Amino acid sequence: MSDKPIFIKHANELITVAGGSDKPFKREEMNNLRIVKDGGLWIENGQIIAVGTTEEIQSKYSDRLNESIIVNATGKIVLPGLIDPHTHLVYAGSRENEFNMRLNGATYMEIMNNGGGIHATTTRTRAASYEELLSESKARLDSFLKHGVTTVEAKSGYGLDWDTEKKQLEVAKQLNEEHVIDVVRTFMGAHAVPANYKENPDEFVRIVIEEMLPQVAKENLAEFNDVFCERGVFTPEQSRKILEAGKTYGLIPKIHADEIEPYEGAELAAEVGAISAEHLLRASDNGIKKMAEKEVIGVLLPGTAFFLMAESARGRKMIDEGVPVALSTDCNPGSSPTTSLPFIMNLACMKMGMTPAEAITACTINAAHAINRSKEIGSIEVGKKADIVMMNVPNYMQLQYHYGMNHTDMVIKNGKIVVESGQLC
Ligand SMILES: N=CN[C@@H](CCC(=O)O)C(=O)O
Ligand SMILES: [Zn+2]
Repeated sequence: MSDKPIFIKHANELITVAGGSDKPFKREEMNNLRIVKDGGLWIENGQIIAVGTTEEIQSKYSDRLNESIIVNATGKIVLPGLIDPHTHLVYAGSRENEFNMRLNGATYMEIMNNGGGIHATTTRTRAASYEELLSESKARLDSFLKHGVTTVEAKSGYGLDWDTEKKQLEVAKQLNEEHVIDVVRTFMGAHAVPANYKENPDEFVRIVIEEMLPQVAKENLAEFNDVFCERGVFTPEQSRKILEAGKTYGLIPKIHADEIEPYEGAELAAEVGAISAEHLLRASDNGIKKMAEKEVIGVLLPGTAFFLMAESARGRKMIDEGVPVALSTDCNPGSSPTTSLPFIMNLACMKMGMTPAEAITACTINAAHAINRSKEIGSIEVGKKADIVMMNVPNYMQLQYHYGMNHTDMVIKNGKIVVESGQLC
């Protein structure tokens, strides 16, 4: 039996972000949220069926109002379900000890080079059972959902050996099947050089290329292939090889670029035709220009800069230069242990000079483009999946103005109410 239709009425602002399904929004387009005042929405069979003013929808479906669930959005805003296009969702343990070390002056790379950082989480993730990983990651997804997030990208990369990389991707697959949030998978075997290959990193690169990537493709474990291109991790040359090899198996390139130092990662993203380049704190002017030319999406992670007490990426400049920008939590245990995408939007405004409207575009339609889902999600348009969030603020600017708060009131996923009054149903 199909679910009851849902009629959302009287949304103070129905923020559709419509019109960007073919290409991500850039420059001024990112400021245009295509808002319907006193908005109405008809949802049925998991899909958005009609969008307009309350009056329009009410008269169109007047003979069916009795059979529908009516949601009164008076005084609230309604927007597309938020999309997080960059997370390290599946991992074991936490690293508050490193947080303490950094507050005492140690740097992220020093900790990593001394066997902590990604290596510490790798040890914990290798040791965790499949069930433990599943349950820790599920709790994080529940928290994402309570913050209005309906789709999440999830990377492997805390295995650095085949069995654990596979375990992480299989956990992500099972979560996609069982949890209401959609989980999109990225292989990131090249997240760090494991300790036993420290003297011979090229051999590890060979293993990623010749042994892991073919297996990822054969077992259909991921859609994207990511690499941490950073001085002391993988060089641009090694990263290029890994991303090009992934392409031959149909894996779409993504890249962790220019996070700690300028390293021509943004330039490499443009060269290999990556769908997105992430972090970009230290991306060069030339790299930004090349990304704009090739329409590589800049996935910016201001929570990471905040937590590492580093200068944020130049989000304002990137948008002004024509880079389509998306935002993400980077949820991971070392550099950004949060699931609050709304807080990331606050930071984008306060630390990168983005406007509240640009921040919403960056967490909806542009984020959908960054994970190749723009035809299905990311905007409120007829025919798209009914992934919808209602926030308890009267206008979209208050989402960023009342910073650090969770305004999520209701979440509808695939046409079903899954969060009500801020609580999971
Ligand atoms: N910078 C590389 N990878 C992750 C952090 C991983 C970790 O510290 O555990 C990131 O995107 O921030
Ligand atoms: Zn990351």
